[in-house]
Amino acid sequence: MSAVIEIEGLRKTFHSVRHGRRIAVDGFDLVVGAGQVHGFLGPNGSGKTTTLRALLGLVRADGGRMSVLGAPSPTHLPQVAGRVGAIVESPQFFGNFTAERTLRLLARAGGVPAVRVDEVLEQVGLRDRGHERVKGYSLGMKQRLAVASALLKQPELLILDEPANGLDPAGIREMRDLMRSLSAAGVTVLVSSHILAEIQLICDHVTIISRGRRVAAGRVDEVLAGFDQHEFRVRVDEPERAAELLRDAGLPVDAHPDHLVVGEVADATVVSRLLGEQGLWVRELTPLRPDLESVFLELTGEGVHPSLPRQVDGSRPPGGAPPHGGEIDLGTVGSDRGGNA
Ligand SMILES: Nc1ncnc2c1ncn2[C@@H]1O[C@H](COP(=O)(O)OP(=O)(O)OP(=O)(O)O)[C@@H](O)[C@H]1O
Repeated sequence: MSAVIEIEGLRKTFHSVRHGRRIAVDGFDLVVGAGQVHGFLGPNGSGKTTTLRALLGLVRADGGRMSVLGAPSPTHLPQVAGRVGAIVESPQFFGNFTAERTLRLLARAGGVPAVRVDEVLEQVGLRDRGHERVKGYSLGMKQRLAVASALLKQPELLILDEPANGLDPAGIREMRDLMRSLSAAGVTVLVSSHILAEIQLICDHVTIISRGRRVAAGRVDEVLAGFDQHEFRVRVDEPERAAELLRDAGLPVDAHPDHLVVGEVADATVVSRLLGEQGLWVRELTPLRPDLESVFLELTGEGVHPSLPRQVDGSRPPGGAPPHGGEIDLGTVGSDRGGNA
């Protein structure tokens, strides 16, 4: 599959008198293939916006190579700019203009036929509200208008920075449906977010960034599979005896108040047979599949210290282990989830 976006070894450090030197992106890699809906996931302050801004030539990178639709960025970006729609910095609209008027002006400025205005309003679900002034719009409607403006030129690639930010659950669902329909129409979408459940639902591929570095990348199902501990939740009479039997058989067992979590189970029948042969009848045997949230928390080092408040950038308390030491081999990562029950 041809790459629509390629980033290799991107580096960006900000310097300010007040905060000194701050490494925002630290040798980051990203590859987005044609037709993907690619989730770009990371905690607050992990470098997502800086990466997207560097890719689009809005901030100068300190190092690394980038290309968009085959054109080296930022040097050759103008050659492909007409094929890329991006919303990276919250667009400001005139509150007194209607959405229609706003889009008509943008269409004219961009040399786009006026007929596109009605098409994009329809596409983002604003057809019946396009004649209203933008100042009366909800945040979700403003987000849709922003997406509509990015769609005017029928881009092959759409880049959205945190499109679900500030939306209520209904707005998030609508945004998700919109991205799915764009993808079905053949548009490649890169969407940054820290809303994991949404990414899991909308995206087929994901790249996870933590403290300016890529910590995982691939198909969502493959990334999740890399974290599958083959754990099962087991409810059984006499759990203590059951745990002993399972441990004797070489299986790791975590005892919880009302169930056991058994790991390294190649096949559920192993557990039911072991227990059944000893007269212990299994009432529940449920596979525990990792979700993107647990993978994300593990990879970005968040949630490891549940008693401590989560810090922006994933920074650790003094003495805490660093969140990562480079990209993690998904096949060998261990988990201390102890069960997702
Ligand atoms: N213009 C700037 N000057 C100084 N530091 C900056 C600047 N822009 C970003 N940073 C710092 O770089 C780091 C990465 O920020 P960035 O906005 O890229 O993260 P992000 O992943 O997009 O976060 P969020 O999800 O909160 O938007 C942060 O520590 C941030 O404070």
